[in-house]
Amino acid sequence: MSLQAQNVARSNADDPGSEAAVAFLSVSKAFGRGGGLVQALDGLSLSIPRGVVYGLLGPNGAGKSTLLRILAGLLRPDRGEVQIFGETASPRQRARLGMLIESPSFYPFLSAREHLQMLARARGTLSLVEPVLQRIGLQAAADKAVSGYSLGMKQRLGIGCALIGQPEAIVLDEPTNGLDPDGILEMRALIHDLAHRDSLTVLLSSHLLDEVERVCDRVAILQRGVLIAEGAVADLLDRDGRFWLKVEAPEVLLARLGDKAEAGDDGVYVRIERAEVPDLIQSLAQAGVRIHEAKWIKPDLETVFLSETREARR
Ligand SMILES: Nc1ncnc2c1ncn2[C@@H]1O[C@H](COP(=O)(O)OP(=O)(O)OP(=O)(O)O)[C@@H](O)[C@H]1O
Repeated sequence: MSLQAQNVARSNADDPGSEAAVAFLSVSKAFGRGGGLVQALDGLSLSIPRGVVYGLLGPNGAGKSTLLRILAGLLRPDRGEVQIFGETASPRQRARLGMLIESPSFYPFLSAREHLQMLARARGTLSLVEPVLQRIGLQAAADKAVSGYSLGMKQRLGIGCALIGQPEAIVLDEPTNGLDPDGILEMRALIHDLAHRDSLTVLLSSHLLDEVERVCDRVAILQRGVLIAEGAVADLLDRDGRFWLKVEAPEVLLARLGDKAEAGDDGVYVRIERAEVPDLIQSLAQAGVRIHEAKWIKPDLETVFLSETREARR
């Protein structure tokens, strides 16, 4: 049976409903003692719905890896609870997730096929070895020793090892970290296939904003252990848009709009909701402001990220 057929059969067998794949409920974790205490996670609550590619974003030290390590059972939270498919995280529930949290280690002289066969024998899933090799794009190198693999090939083999366990969701910590441009493209294609061909939920952390914008449906932005923004990528991008105008007398516009407006080299940028644009244009026209050009500027995720993290630091 193909990977997709197996996943569809399983997701039909248990009622997915609106149950989250993973939920963090008021999770806190501090490191160190006394004066050196670092609050890595501070009462963080987050729900990752089934069937999406979900990105965890945040500057260095925001708490992303700590969160994933808690999910994997490598760390214990000080407070709070983690649920996997609606139940408190336990070894049995964690077995439903395929996790690539730390760099995978392999036997250097064994091939990808041998690694997968070894795992599949233990789990009784030998029929999955060939479809998994195909999914991770390692058929051509399947019989070569892993010692000759690039970092990207090893990362993909790590995902392959997780797939042998027939997970319902895949959790990846910085999956494109250290990869060359080809490796990044291959990883991006693999994540797309895991979500859209194999119907798996994918939870990944990254600091590469354009990467997350390309591959994720939803994102959470963390800073200093708290959630500062969450939502569908498309909604976040819409929310943080700006309106740009080229007018004859920018100073009139700037005085009229106060700190909502900011002068740029080539015009005036106005921070308003998209729905407010027609009223703004009408009021400017009524006030005799002559508009030469105007357009809505959709931000990229980097702009959203910078504005949200700056806002949260205030
Ligand atoms: N084992 C540890 N001992 C002490 N402090 C730790 C430990 N692990 C994490 N921290 C601290 O907790 C905070 C959150 O770290 P974490 O690695 O979760 O952040 P991150 O968002 O994954 O950042 P990065 O992208 O740099 O990995 C940081 O201040 C970090 O120094």
